[in-house]
Amino acid sequence: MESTAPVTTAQANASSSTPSGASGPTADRVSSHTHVKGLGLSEFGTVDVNANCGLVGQVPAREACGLVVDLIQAQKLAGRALLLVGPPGTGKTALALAMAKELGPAVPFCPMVASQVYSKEVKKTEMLTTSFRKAIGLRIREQKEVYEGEVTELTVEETQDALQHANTYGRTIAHVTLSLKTTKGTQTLKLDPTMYESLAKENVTIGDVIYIESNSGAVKRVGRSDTFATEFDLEAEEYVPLPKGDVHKRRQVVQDVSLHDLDLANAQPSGNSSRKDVVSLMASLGRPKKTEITDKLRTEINKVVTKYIQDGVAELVPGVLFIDEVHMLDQECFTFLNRSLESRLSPIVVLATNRGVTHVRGTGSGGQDGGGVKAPHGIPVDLLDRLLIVPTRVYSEPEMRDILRLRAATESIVLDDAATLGKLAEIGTRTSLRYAVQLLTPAHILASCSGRTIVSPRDVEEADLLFLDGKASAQRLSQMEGFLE
Ligand SMILES: Nc1ncnc2c1ncn2[C@@H]1O[C@H](COP(=O)(O)OP(=O)(O)OP(=O)(O)O)[C@@H](O)[C@H]1O
Repeated sequence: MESTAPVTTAQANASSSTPSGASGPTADRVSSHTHVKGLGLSEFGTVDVNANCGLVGQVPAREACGLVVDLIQAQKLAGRALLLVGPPGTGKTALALAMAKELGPAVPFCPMVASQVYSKEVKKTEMLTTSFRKAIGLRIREQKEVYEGEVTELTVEETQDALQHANTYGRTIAHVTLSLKTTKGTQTLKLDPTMYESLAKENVTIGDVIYIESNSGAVKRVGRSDTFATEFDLEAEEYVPLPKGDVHKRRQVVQDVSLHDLDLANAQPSGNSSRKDVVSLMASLGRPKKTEITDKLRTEINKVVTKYIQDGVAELVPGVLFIDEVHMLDQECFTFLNRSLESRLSPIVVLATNRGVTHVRGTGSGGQDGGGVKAPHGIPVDLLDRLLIVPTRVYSEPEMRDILRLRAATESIVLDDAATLGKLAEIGTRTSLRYAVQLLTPAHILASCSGRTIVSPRDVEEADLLFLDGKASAQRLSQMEGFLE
């Protein structure tokens, strides 16, 4: 029986041909943008103040970014670029991340800081090319033979020969007997001992719905069969219906990879394989021993990709390349960007800078930073002309208060009342939003040193006395001119 229901990216990633970039579950750390969940727009594209998206204010910028997300989703913005401009700490990076969240995990989002292009070993243009290709996705549809069903029997037959089949779980296994049930019937499979590790890694137990790829042996636990849904009152499990049709079937598996994944997987020490079809491209994903990715290899991969797009086997998914602090790029990189934006295989480029009129790096030898030509945002006018520019503005005190409230909740810090937030927002207006956010943790530590779990305005004041913000430090230096020399 043939099933055409596409599996999700997560399911596709269970395959052994998963791109090297796709990783397993990672522990979430609280970072400076953890609270940002999306742009928080209504279906009409206007800011929804009740949306729990983690963003505060910046209404026109959020609506403009929402429009860009729509254009990206409609695949109408490929090869264009957006520039976010505004003073430091006004949420340019937060907006770019919110756009990525809106686009979802299937659309590649490759963030980088412009200074990353400067390396002793790798050319600047090579760095940019790699980032461009990381931001271009390819959705490949493959027909795969799979066994799918609810596990009704899972028996591990152990062997007497302790040396022969010892696995990493310390058991010596002869074979595994697995019975899978679907709405149509049950099939019992005798599995190779090596498959035990895959089953153990996915924590497969009786009652789980799983699928196994027959050619690679990759096992994916889809969820728990919904016949067990009433087992507990509270559960973190995902319940899924009993699969339909036969246990053994062909199904369409959708895999999302980036062009860079394919480049990397196909970089071989001794020339390139003459056989370049989608299967060999994908099969190379797990192969060790890679060498440099050459332009020739990229051209070859592009040819195969173009052919498979034309044949309808694969679909191009232009993602987003985000370059922060873009004024750090030089003339050479800007020329490269200009040319690359015109290429057919180009992602959407989102740039951000907090600079006004400044030197373009790499133009002449006049300025201290080697720049002779000045341009708005340090970007040559010919590139600037191609960009859609979205400005961000500084926050008002109430907006700062809202952002600080969100940050405190994200960092699990309890503030005693509006007075503490007011104090922090006042400090933020005098100094900067970042400084006020950074005071949260020290104030929390000071509160716990005094045996309290709730942070009071006094803790904030005390923390503020211990540290200097950027402006205060600059002022202090101008007062003590020459003292530090
Ligand atoms: N509108 C907002 N809503 C919620 N949080 C925000 C908002 N704007 C900024 N922040 C938070 O404030 C901090 C600084 O913002 P961000 O790094 O995005 O600023 P930026 O404009 O990129 O600064 P820079 O120009 O220095 O790179 C981050 O923790 C960010 O998540």
